[in-house]
Amino acid sequence: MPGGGQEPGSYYVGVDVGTGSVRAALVDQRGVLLAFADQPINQWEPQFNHHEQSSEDIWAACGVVTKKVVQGIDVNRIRGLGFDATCSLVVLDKQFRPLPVNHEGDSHRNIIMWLDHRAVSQVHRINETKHGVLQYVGGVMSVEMQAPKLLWLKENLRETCWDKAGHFFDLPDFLSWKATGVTARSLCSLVCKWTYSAEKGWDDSFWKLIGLEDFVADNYSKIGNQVLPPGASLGNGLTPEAARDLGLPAGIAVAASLIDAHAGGLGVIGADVRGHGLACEGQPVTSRLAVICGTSSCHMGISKDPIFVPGVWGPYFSAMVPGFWLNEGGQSVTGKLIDHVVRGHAAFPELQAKATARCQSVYAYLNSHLDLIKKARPVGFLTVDLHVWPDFHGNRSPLADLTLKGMVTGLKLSQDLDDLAILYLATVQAIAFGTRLIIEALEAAGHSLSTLFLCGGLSKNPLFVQMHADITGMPVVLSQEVESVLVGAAILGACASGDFASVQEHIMSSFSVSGMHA
Ligand SMILES: Nc1ncnc2c1ncn2[C@@H]1O[C@H](COP(=O)(O)OP(=O)(O)O)[C@@H](O)[C@H]1O
Ligand SMILES: O=C(CO)[C@H](O)[C@H](O)COP(=O)(O)O
Repeated sequence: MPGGGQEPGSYYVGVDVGTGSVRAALVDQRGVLLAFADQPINQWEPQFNHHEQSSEDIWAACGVVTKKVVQGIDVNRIRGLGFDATCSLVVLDKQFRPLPVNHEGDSHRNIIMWLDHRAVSQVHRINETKHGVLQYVGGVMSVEMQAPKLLWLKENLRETCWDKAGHFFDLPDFLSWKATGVTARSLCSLVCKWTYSAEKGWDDSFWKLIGLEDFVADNYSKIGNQVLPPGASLGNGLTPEAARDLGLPAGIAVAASLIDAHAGGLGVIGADVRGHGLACEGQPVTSRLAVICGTSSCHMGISKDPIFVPGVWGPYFSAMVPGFWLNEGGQSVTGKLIDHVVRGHAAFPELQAKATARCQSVYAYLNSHLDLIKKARPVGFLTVDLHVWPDFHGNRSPLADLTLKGMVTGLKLSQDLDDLAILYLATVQAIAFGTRLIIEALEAAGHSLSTLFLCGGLSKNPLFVQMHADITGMPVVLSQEVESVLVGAAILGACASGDFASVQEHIMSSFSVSGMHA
């Protein structure tokens, strides 16, 4: 985080709530990550396609990781705190207590996760309205967005949840409320997942048309009628109670949040690439596509003017980089798909035992196993007879069809470790082809892209990165700081502290690159 008039020796804390774990980082004013901690979080799947979490669990995990990263440092040098999180729906009652989002009435499980597909009938009806707001989500609303989930709650849990609800938060906004007591929402979450327009605000006619006129009647108090740009300072900063929970000083600045993919995008899209001979050096930042690859992959492209891309979310104004429009392509399951395919294979126990014996992750083991069996040919040729269609959880972009399913063609009777390694390779390749399809859709609509900037857990997998370079034909840049999503969250804290003028100031300076695959 170079530049700015910050105090010498200032620290910022970033908290990233992913699907599977909560991570925190302590970052200095140069954007260098000084300490990192992570903590897994619980998920429940009470029935197929219902995915739930607990806001109390998540907040407790935030406390575990923030306390770890500030151990042994002078906490008075911490100037700001920023959160990012998955775009899951948190439900609280009028006294801010958790409400159940399930038929069992378990109020501990008060989050409908982003990848939950329970609201299929609701999203079909919403899409049938052809309302104008749908133009800003690629023409088709995703079942993973908040409006269909809210409608599901109204239609299915009227007494136990809907009638008692006082607050519906996107998870990033829940975290900033919990830290400060301020219920203002981030422009990022409301624009990207709730149909809010940065220019026109809420559209009453949409909510009335889909049967959620309740929100209009109370002036959107339950879903947010105060909206702030990401990085804006909230209220009086960290409350004494939250400070105790997190082990941080009361009163430090807390920022309006970002969705996790957007924090990752912010963390990488401004990387300093000088001296690497990349096509994007000297080209506008709009030639870069940030791809945040974790449980899902999110493809973030920005533009000066709005670009409407069929099947790709957006265009969203100022939702990631202030002053720029954002198009967000995505694949709902990528890391989750690879884990699913590998763990479900008959040879997985053998793989696990062999990887453990070598003190390697199963993916490092599989990558070296592929090198072993490929012989003289490039690794990609191992899959000439085996192909995967990766839409096991529907297609988010650019086909925007939640009914699509996965496929594998070319299966044989053998199920040994070679077969597992080749199936894993075919899955990674299929995901990379999915990215290529998204890039083609973005370019057909007017984006001009030259370089991919990858971050997230999957960017630690060299095979995943190389296949993206080979299959898209674009150079792939990795940031020197592998935890770029957390750096994005810390940037928010730095902005909220007032040490830096704007989020834009950071991203247009920031970080150097470490790896390139071409
Ligand atoms: N070193 C690694 N090698 C290969 N895959 C990895 C590695 N680290 C994480 N992953 C994969 O990345 C995915 C999780 O990424 P992460 O960014 O932690 O997800 P989330 O933010 O959704 O919780 C998982 O599928 C995991 O298997
Ligand atoms: O919809 C998204 C961003 O708009 C993400 O897919 C969702 O937030 C989950 O992220 P992750 O895969 O990093 O856990």
